[in-house]
Amino acid sequence: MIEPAAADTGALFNVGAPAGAPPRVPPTAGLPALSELDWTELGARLTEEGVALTPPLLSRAQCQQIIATFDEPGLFRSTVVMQRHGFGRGTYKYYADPAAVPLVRSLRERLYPPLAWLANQWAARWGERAFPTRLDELLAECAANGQTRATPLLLRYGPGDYAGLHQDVYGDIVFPLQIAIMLNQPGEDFTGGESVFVEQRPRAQSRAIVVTPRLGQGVIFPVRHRPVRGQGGVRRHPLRHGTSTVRSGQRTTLGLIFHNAR
Ligand SMILES: O=C(O)CCC(=O)C(=O)O
Ligand SMILES: [Fe+2]
Repeated sequence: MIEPAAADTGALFNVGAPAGAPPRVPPTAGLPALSELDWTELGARLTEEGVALTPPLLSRAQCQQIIATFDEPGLFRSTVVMQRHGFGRGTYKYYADPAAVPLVRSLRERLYPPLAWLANQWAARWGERAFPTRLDELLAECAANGQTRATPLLLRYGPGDYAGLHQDVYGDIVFPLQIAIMLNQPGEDFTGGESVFVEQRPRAQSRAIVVTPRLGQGVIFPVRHRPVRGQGGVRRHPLRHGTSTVRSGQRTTLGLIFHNAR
């Protein structure tokens, strides 16, 4: 039995240390929604539900701009055809240098500090390490550990394509939260292709969470575990994510993982 998490929301992820106020995301050219996000509320959603859906972060034109990069081979360090590896069906590509695409760079840099604020509350709760407050500091730490390859990726699915349930770990240094931003409009550009999460619960059956982000919306979710308060303290419930089969059209997603890969 999972204890109702609603009681946690007053003192978000509380383990003694005061939560404090989330860092403010400074106004960012072309990305006004970023500074309007309510991180306390998003954190409460993560605690209660395991994943949190943001308001739209990007316009359709911005989504199209990012989608268009998929066909610029010079921008990517590797292309993965999922069916060749048993990962699912469809193609994803890792940006060689996400800084080469200004929108992707801004999103990753600007979303990191408030996510680190959330992650550090989890860390305090678990008695684990805290993460730096800035992305460049995290990336320097990754580099010192041999994790130098960029992890932001574009995923493209057509009819019949899907992504198997997985976790994006990539090395010893794992920043615990990630965000996937939907670049197409469900129901218009494609059908099917829901975002699926499965939470493994000790001594209980697994729970599925299904989310249908609209164009420009992001889904924030844990890379490896969801913290759940139970009897005897906080437990980690492993969480995996994937994409259900796309029935028609084309679905493209921008995945932002904050640690780099070995
Ligand atoms: O296409 C999706 O929604 C899955 C994205 C994903 O696996 C990721 O962002 O790591
Ligand atoms: Fe993933």
